[in-house]
Amino acid sequence: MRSGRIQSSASCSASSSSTFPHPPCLTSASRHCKFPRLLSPPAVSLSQRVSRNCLVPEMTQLSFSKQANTITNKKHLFQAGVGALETSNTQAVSTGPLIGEEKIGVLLLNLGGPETLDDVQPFLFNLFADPDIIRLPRLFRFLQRPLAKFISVLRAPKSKEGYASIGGGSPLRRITDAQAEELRKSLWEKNVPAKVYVGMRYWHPFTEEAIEQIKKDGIAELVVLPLYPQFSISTSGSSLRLLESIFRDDEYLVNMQHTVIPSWYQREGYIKSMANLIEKELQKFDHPEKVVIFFSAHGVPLAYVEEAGDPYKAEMEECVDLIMEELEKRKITNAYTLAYQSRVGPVEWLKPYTDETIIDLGRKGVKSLLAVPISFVSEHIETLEEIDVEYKELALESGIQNWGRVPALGCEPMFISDLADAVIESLPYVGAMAVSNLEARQSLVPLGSVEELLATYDSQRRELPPPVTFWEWGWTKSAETWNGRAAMLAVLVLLLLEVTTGEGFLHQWGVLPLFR
Ligand SMILES: C=CC1=C(C)c2cc3[nH]c(cc4nc(cc5[nH]c(cc1n2)c(C)c5CCC(=O)O)C(CCC(=O)O)=C4C)c(C)c3C=C
Ligand SMILES: [Fe+2]
Repeated sequence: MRSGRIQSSASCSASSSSTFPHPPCLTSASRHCKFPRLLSPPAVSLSQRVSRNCLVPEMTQLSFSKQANTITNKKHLFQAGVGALETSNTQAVSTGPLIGEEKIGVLLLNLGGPETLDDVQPFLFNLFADPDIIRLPRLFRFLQRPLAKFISVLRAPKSKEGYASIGGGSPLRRITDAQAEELRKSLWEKNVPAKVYVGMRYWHPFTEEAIEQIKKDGIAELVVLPLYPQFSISTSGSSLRLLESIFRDDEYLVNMQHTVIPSWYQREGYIKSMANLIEKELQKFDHPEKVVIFFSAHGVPLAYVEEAGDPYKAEMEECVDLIMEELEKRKITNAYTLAYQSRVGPVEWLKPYTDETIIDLGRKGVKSLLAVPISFVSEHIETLEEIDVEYKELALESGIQNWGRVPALGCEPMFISDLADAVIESLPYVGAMAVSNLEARQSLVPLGSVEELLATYDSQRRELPPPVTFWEWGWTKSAETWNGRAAMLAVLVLLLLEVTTGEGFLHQWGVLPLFR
């Protein structure tokens, strides 16, 4: 554990992290090795990557020999990429964009957000209809959509209030479009003439729309880049699962070469950009050295991590450690802590919770706090409303006198340039991996590995909570589970009836005139 880390009552254990560059996407080396074809390019040279990356040996040989072919065959196309790889990203040749034979596309995946208040309920419906967000036991999957309808209608008024307070809609589309444009420019400046597309999971422009455009534009090589620094089943995982289902049955997409960068929190450019923002905000305090740096990440239900093997928490902790290491190099050794915000629903989420931690810090006499949103790279409702309004108010009530907040990265030039480098570093892999994929003709994102990745994160697709499949008499876990399921089914059936008929106990109690 790092020295400055504040142990709040429910503090999480920090994984000890080493120096840059980090191994690719997954935090546990052994876990990473299960996914030889997955790629999260570290900010290192090609030769460094060969030795550091824990690709299985045969796979390493295969990838790199094919990669060499690809580079030879399409020298002009990869020239900049190779330059960047061999010189540790220090070169950006500015001889003007090189037009390649193959059309390169970059697909940015993001969550999406309602653009008007009328969009809020249908947006929430899309979110809750996603089995990666509300994970029903297999037996009850048929209730996913009615349940999504029910919860979205119930939650819409509260969400609408939030979106109304930040100007009547989510800024996510505008910011993501701007990031896409900046990334495109950065790629062209680095001699990689790529088109950049935005595919949102729950609102426009939907991933399906982006894919249609990619096909219309005749893209032949695609890099898929989720705009979440850390991987979670509920975010990047969900988007990749959707993508995989779109790819599976489409002849064009089957033949399109592509690769996925599943997470990139360990990239030097990202870490340094975050450290820059923190350093800048600290200067705004009268006594910067006394400020506690408060990393606030979006939470996920605890079961995602504990039951389904979501690497999100481990990646988040490592990410925070890397940022603090970078700050330490700059002689910034403030105390810091990490907590999780935005929990929804009755289940237990990752702890410590942001609100409880703020109260705790106030009680411990902390007077200055700098909030750092860490799980997302654009401003959104949870930074603009939850942090800036709710948590700030809570902090001031809890005895914290000086409050600051680090802005989201948005279009920070160093960050965008680093994303461009990540894309460039992954280009040689696009063709290399696609070949095996075409042979397999099965799971295609990335090239047969996403299903594998997701399945393992799901722990062989176990449901949450883990199923109890046999009956035992008495006060047993099995009996509890089945009683619970029966009760849940009964409630869901009642709710379903209520949603479809417009009559029922919630209407009688006046809870649900919302359905009309
Ligand atoms: C890394 C980021 C995110 C994780 C992990 C995540 C998990 C997650 N979210 C919900 C439920 C909701 N999320 C909502 C909005 C929302 N979520 C994220 C990011 C992550 N979610 C963002 C960036 C946004 C905001 C989009 C915007 O419009 O600005 C919402 C809607 C807003 C609200 O009503 O609070 C819900 C609901 C769950 C259940 C979950 C994990 C299972
Ligand atoms: Fe969310």
